[in-house]
Amino acid sequence: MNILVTLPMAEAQRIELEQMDPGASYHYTKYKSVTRELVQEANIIIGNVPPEFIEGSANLEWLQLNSAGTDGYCNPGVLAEGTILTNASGAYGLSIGEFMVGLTFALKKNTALYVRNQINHRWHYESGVSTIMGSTVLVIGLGDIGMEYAKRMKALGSHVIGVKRRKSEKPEYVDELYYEEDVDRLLGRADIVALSMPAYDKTMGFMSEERFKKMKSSAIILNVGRGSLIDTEVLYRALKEKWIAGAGLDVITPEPFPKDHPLWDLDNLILTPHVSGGYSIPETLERIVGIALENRRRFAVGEPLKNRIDFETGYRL
Ligand SMILES: NC(=O)C1=CN([C@@H]2O[C@H](COP(=O)(O)OP(=O)(O)OC[C@H]3O[C@@H](n4cnc5c(N)ncnc54)[C@H](O)[C@@H]3O)[C@@H](O)[C@H]2O)C=CC1
Ligand SMILES: O=C(O)C(=O)CO
Repeated sequence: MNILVTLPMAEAQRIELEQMDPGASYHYTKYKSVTRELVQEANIIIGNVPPEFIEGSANLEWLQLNSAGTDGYCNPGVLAEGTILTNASGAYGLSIGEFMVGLTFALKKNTALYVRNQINHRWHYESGVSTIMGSTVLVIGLGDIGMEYAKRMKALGSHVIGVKRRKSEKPEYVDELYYEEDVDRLLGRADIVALSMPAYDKTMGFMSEERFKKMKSSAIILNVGRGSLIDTEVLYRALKEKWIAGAGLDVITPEPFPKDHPLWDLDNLILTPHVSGGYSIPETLERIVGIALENRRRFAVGEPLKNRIDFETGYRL
């Protein structure tokens, strides 16, 4: 059994991993140093590897991603039929939920704008400040990340509307729960729209021009899911022409974002370089490794794995 590990693990965690199958061969490397040969030899991979290196593998039984996002791995021909794909959803909600609250305040209280003014030594009162308490928050993608944001916004006194793909009971921290087919009639009610759902064929360009135009002109949008959820050129017009009041994006298409794009210069945009949940955050990394080790234990004893993804559709099983 060849096990390739690209997820950074402390010594004690490596020992725990290896004790589950002392007879296996373990290869630890960084994502950037992975080779096609290493991927093709592996029976189990723990951590992300370039999806194109997986194509044609005859050995891979299980891929445990360190990311929650599965884009690239669900493309046709990447994983062979019967391969198990699991992700690290559940690890990121804490760090990203907090980050989103930060973006919300920076936009709703104009603090990001004041920082820009400070850099330019500009003493100027900005209009458009509103309270978080009493605002309506629409969380599209009420999974691990969306739920952590929703809980915090509820605690701050917002009216929280959650949107999911699959029917379930309404959790106590949301005031209203709906499903993907309801989005169009909900957008106009929200002061804050938060996108925290996965990227797959169906969610590509989710925020179209038509949908932006359904939002209030005083509303803001946050995106921590993937850049492909929003059409970047439409977003530029939405912000420039003030169809909406502002945007806070931790993800954008393309990444890295071209230096000369006019979006950078908009006052009503906060753009961060996909940092809200990275595994340089110790609490997040600890959770990712915890999920991987628990799944390795389950795999070893033949129990169903957590976070299985149907790579034909990109949906969580
Ligand atoms: N910015 C960053 O650093 C990170 C970004 N992400 C992104 O966030 C996404 C979500 O991560 P988790 O919360 O861990 O996943 P999750 O699987 O726990 O939650 C996803 C939620 O989206 C909902 N959903 C799926 N399709 C939908 C649709 N068409 N309309 C409305 N809701 C829909 C699902 O029902 C589920 O509630 C990931 O797929 C990834 O793309 C994840 C981690 C870090
Ligand atoms: O887990 C993910 O999907 C990420 O984007 C990590 O930054």
